[in-house]
Amino acid sequence: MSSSTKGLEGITATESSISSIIDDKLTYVGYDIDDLADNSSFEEVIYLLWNLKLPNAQELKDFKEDLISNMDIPKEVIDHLKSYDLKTVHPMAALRTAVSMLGLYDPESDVMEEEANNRKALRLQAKIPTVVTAFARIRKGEEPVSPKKELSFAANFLYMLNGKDPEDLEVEAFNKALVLHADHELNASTFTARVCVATLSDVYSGVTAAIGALKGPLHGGANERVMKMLTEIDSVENAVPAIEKKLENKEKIMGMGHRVYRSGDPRAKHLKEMSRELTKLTGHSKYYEMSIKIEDYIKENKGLPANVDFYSASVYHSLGIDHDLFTPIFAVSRVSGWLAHILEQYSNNRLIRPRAEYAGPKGQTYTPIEER
Ligand SMILES: CC(=O)SCCNC(=O)CCNC(=O)[C@H](O)C(C)(C)COP(=O)(O)OP(=O)(O)OC[C@H]1O[C@@H](n2cnc3c(N)ncnc32)[C@H](O)[C@@H]1OP(=O)(O)O
Ligand SMILES: O=C([O-])CC(=O)C(=O)O
Repeated sequence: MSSSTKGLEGITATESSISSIIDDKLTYVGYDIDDLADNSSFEEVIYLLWNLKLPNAQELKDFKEDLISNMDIPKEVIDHLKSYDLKTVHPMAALRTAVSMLGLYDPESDVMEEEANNRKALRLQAKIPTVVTAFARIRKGEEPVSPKKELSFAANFLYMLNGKDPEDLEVEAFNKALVLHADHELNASTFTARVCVATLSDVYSGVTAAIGALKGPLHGGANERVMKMLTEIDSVENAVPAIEKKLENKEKIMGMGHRVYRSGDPRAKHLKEMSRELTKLTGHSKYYEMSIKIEDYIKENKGLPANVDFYSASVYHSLGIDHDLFTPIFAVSRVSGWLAHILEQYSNNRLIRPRAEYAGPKGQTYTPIEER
């Protein structure tokens, strides 16, 4: 019998002071996610994750200014985004490539001193929203828009995406979504980032690797697929029959289930409430109603809770965001957590190298190619 643990379930692979999930409660640096979701700005949360303390007013002001002043991206990266086949390239693939490319234009890319790594973290956090929104505009035939100094991080994202000042309600919802997605202990993309930089590779490599891991449908890629599912189901009456059919076909229901949470994902209730309000306001209530039916059915029949990706789909849809930008938006937020973990990994590093239990053939005799 195998002594390995499939998917490393239940294995504690590192110590971390950044976020915790204990008894289905999520905290960032000991602050309950509910408090942060209701009260904090995303900038405060980034500061918290990187400094392990909340900023005072002056620290927050300076940090916001630092972020905004680093948002511009090199013209070469914009030109590269323009060179893609805009009909077929997924924005997550464009983001993965652009982040790797940003490293080519950062003279400190391979400088491994702590201060240089902190500066690179700030640049990456600031530039990722610019990459995502620039790509979204370029593929619609529009020019990228530069950030506005007076806007918050959340407002600037929506401004750079749509080219007009967002409504307060939109900013509030988007800020909350960013706060809720910022960090999540040793999820797959964060683990990927830590494994990568534990070889003492650079920050850009760590974030590029993490984007690749987030892209998959079992992780961050689920939010786009939730919306695809809701769009295909199309009506509240069809929700349960469609889900029954999917389960019969052994399909996984996107946005449902979690490796760690058993009773429920504490982030989902915030997104659920936002989905209720925003879908009502924008005339998309059917997506909320369908989501409720699906959540209840899966909970009752499979005992699985909704995860963070489930209601974020109808929230972003209500904000008028293209469905294939949902996962890049996850990255816009989660890069804060990746960077916190990368910096933590550097500060107390050891190569991450587990073992595999060999399950292949043994004692084979090599035969020359002409005899095979
Ligand atoms: C931000 C995030 O990454 S949150 C997660 C986003 N991903 C998704 O929403 C994709 C859908 N969900 C899933 O695939 C899984 O629940 C995961 C990947 C999140 C967790 O996976 P694991 O802990 O490895 O659980 P695993 O996939 O082994 O599932 C255990 C059992 O529950 C079932 N199950 C788990 N999730 C689902 C689901 N969403 N729909 C239907 N059945 C499911 C599995 O089929 C399996 O059943 P079995 O024991 O009869 O074979
Ligand atoms: O922790 C996980 O496995 C997935 C998740 O919810 C996240 O990354 O936010």
